[in-house]
This record gives sequence, structure tokens and C-alpha cells, in this order.
Amino acid sequence: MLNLITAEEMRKADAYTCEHSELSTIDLMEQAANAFTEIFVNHISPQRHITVIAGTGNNGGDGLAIARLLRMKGYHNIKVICMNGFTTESEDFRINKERLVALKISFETVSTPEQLPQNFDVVIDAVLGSGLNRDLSNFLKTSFEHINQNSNYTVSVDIPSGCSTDRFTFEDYCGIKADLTICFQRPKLLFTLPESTVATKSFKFTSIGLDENYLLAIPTDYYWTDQQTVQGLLHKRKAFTHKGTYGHALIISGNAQTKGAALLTAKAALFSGVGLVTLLTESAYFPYVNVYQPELMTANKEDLKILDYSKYQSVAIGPGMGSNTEQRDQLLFLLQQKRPMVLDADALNMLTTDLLKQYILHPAVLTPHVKEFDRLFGAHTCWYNRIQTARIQAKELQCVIVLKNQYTYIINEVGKVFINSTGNPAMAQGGMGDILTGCISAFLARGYSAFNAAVIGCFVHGKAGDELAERYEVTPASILAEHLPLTLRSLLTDRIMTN
Ligand SMILES: NC(=O)C1=CN([C@@H]2O[C@H](COP(=O)(O)OP(=O)(O)OC[C@H]3O[C@@H](n4cnc5c(N)ncnc54)[C@H](OP(=O)(O)O)[C@@H]3O)[C@@H](O)[C@H]2O)[C@@H](O)CC1
Ligand SMILES: Nc1ncnc2c1ncn2[C@@H]1O[C@H](COP(=O)(O)OP(=O)(O)O)[C@@H](O)[C@H]1O
Ligand SMILES: [K+]
Repeated sequence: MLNLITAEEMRKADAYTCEHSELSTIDLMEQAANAFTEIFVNHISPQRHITVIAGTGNNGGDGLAIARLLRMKGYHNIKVICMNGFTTESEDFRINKERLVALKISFETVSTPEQLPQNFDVVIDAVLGSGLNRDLSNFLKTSFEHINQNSNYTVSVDIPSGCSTDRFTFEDYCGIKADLTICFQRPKLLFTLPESTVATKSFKFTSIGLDENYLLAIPTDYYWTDQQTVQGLLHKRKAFTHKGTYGHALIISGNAQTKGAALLTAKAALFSGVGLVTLLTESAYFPYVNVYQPELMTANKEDLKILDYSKYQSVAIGPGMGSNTEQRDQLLFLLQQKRPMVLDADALNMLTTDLLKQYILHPAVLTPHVKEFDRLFGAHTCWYNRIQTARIQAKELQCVIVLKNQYTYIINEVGKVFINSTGNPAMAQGGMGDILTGCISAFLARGYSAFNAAVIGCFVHGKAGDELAERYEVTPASILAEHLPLTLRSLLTDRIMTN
């Protein structure tokens, strides 16, 4: 689990690392440049024509060091353009300029946008980094617009130039528009917001060797859930265990138009390793259920009010359920059973914050997508504000909110935000949310806390999608469900190898 930190805290970590090690700031810059180039070379071939566009601060210094390192790695078509007009030149920029000149790498300075080349193949953007402290001048705005229009592919160093880590909105954004940003030491919360694609289409982060013990002690409200975290949470199946050891999940789902949602949710629960799954649905669907997935058990919707709920370690309600008066009545009845619950789709559509306050008195995970979230908690015009509302609501309702997104935000009962790091656009297809509900309900039934079930469920769901995306352009939900046991195996096997 990585704690996300501010630019100011990163600067302090930089200083602390230098004070408490043999490293100087120029060494740290060299490490940052090395870390950047290691990722860069996997994306861009040495045949491409590379233009490093630099400022004169430390971001610019990184750019100059990167140009030198790339040249040494066989990138011969490389030149550096330095933007004029900065008031200061950092010491480490100056040292890197000397090192660059010694290698005879082309270095020129431009003072007007017209002096920039007409076209660029690949741009490395190192004009401004986290040191941005005021609005862009007209010279920079016009230059950035020209670069944005004329570059085939742009990679930003640490952050797209002109992008601020302190502002979470992108109205009137006039900075560099990168295809990829390689940022240092930690992901930036900013890049997980869908709006940030105007500044960078994708991002990667890489360690530059800052003191991790110092960094990890910095308090924050935002965390990045990585594979190590999830591996630390997951338990392996033990000898002499049986189906009863792994819990019984009840899935309440499906109506005439959306039987598939019920099947997908139940299938995902099964493939996530729960001991038993019962699907409560209309009896007319039982034959389909048995043919589709014979391991599933069924319960009749008519019997909803006479079931013994103590048998079930988790109850998932909502996918493809429908939302008429009868279903609303059923939902309120179910909430009173006080079982660990996952509430999704129609269950969320039938609820209000008042009803949630009244009834959510047990471990619960709410899994809204953006529309469900805004219907329930009010309209939002930007994702940062939506996350803040989720933090307030999770605290007030004492439940876990899984706000779905490419980077899903998992908010715990004290309002801390855990950003899921897996998943990809090949998963953007109907039914994928049903699979997530099935996964989380399985981990809940297996005995994990609501929060851990959400963290593990989201990570495993996205990782299964990532593994499939290496071979498939799109991953239909049912295929992803069937892949879950392989993903679980890989997580548990890796853990054995690395421990
Ligand atoms: N943190 C770490 O651990 C490490 C960080 N590293 C790297 O350092 C980067 C941060 O570097 P940095 O602090 O020198 O700032 P940077 O972004 O280069 O800006 C330079 C100067 O530009 C100016 N300026 C500001 N706004 C402006 C504007 N709108 N228009 C015009 N000028 C403007 C302002 O100077 P001023 O003119 O105010 O004197 C500012 O000081 C970071 O992103 C990463 O790449 C690595 O090297 C190693 C480890
Ligand atoms: N571009 C994407 N990147 C990562 N995950 C995605 C992407 N698109 C969809 N997903 C995941 O798929 C699921 C979609 O959920 P939802 O919108 O409720 O789908 P549905 O209601 O169709 O089942 C979420 O878990 C979401 O995180
Ligand atoms: K930059």
C-alpha cells in the first residue's frame, strides 16, 4: 500500500534522502533520469527522432540528463531545445547542461514560439515539473499549443508542463497534452481522475530511490493499493478444509430482461473461491441456471421472506433486480436481516441516503458507478468533488463505498481513499460490474472484512482483466469470471515465491 503525498512533501522527502544518505541532489536527479529512461526505452524505439524540450529548473535538469542517458543507450536522433525566459537556472540543471554539451548533443535555446521546429516525432516534455507556481506566460501557452498540435507522441517528465498538482480541475487547461507521463516515486492522485486525460492519456510511476521509510511515515488520506498489499491480505486454502470453511454467498438478482446479470454475479462469486453460492431468483429461471453453471444452487424469489439468513455469510443484492414496489419492499426486508452485504445497481437505485442511514447497521459495501453515485448522493461536476462526497458519506453511513472508475476508489468507514491499480478499457462492457459484485460478495462470505473484501475484489477483478487484455482486445464479463481462479493462483503463487 503506497501513501500518496503532495508535491511539497515530495520535496521534503528529496531533501531528507540527501541529508540522510550519501546521495547529493545531482545523484538523485541522475537516478530519476535513469528510472525514466528505463520505462521510456520500452515504449519508444531508438530509431525515433526525439526532441527534449526543457525548462531551466530541476524538471529541465531531468530532461537534460535523460537526453544524455538516451544517447548512451543508442538513441542517436536526439536534440534538446531549452525554453528561454525563466528567471532562474537550478544548479543541477547547470551541471547537466555541462554534461550534455560534453557529449556534443545538439542544444539550442528558443525565445519565441516561432523558433520551435514545425514538426516533432517524439517529444520529451521537461519544461515545468512540480515547481509550477504561477499561470503560464503567453510565450509558454503558445509554445505548448504548437507542441501539442505538432508532436506525434509526447512523454512528460514527472507531470505535463503547466499541469498543477494542487488543482484538480482542468477547465481552460493550456499545458502540455502528453500521451504518457512517467512520474516519480508515487502515482499522482490527479492522474486517476478521468478529467486528467486532457493533460495525459496515461501514466506510469517509477521509484527514484527516495527514502521509503521516511515517505511511508507521511500521513495521508489517499493510498494506492498494489499487488503486495493484496497478496498480504489473501489467505491460501488450507489442508482439511471443506466447502463450509469458505462461506455461503446468497445472490439476489435477475428479472425477465436481465437474467444474465444474475448468472454473471453468481458465477463470479463461485470462481472467486466461495464455498457455496445460492442464487435467489424467479423459479422459471432455475433450468437456465442449472445448465449454465451446475455448481450453483437456487432459491425461489417467492420464499425471500422465509429464508434462514443466518446460513449466509454474505448477501449481494441488486444486479439486474428491477426496481418496482415489490422489489423495494424486498430490499428493505433484506437490509433488516443485517447480514454482511454488497449493494449494487438496482439496490442502489431504490435507496436514498435517509434509507441507508436507517438500515445500514451491518458491514456493507456499496458499489456505485458514476451515475448510481450521483443519483444517490447528488450531481457532481468533477471527480475530485465526487471523491470528497464519497469520503463524507462513507464516514456518515459507516460503510465501504466502491466508486467505480478506471481507477476505482475504495473509501473506508473513516473516509480514507484506496485507489485500485488494476483494470483497463478492454473491460468496458456490460456485465463487468456484476462480476465485481460477485467477487466482493465471495470474499465477504469467505470471512474478509467489508473493506478487505472490497480491496481484494477490485484488485483481483482488474488484474484478471489486465491478464486477459494481453491476449484479448475486449474481455466479455463471463470470460473474465472464468479467469478469476487463474488470477488468484498467480497472486498466491507469487507470494510463495517472494516470501
Ligand atoms: N522531488 C523529487 O524528489 C525530485 C524531483 N525532481 C524533479 O524536479 C522537479 C521539480 O523541480 P523544481 O522544483 O526545480 O521546479 P520546476 O518544475 O522544474 O520549475 C522550475 C522553475 O520554474 C519557474 N516557474 C514556475 N512556474 C512557472 C510558470 N508558470 N512560468 C514560468 N516559470 C515558472 C519557477 O522559478 P521562478 O521563476 O519562480 O524562480 C520554478 O522554480 C520535479 O517535477 C522533478 O522533475 C528530480 O530531479 C529529482 C528528485
Ligand atoms: N476503462 C476501464 N478500466 C478499468 N476498469 C474498467 C473500465 N471500464 C469498466 N471497468 C470496470 O468494470 C466495471 C463496470 O461496472 P458497471 O459500470 O457497474 O458495469 P455493468 O453495470 O455493465 O456491469 C467496474 O468495476 C469498472 O471498474
Ligand atoms: K514536465
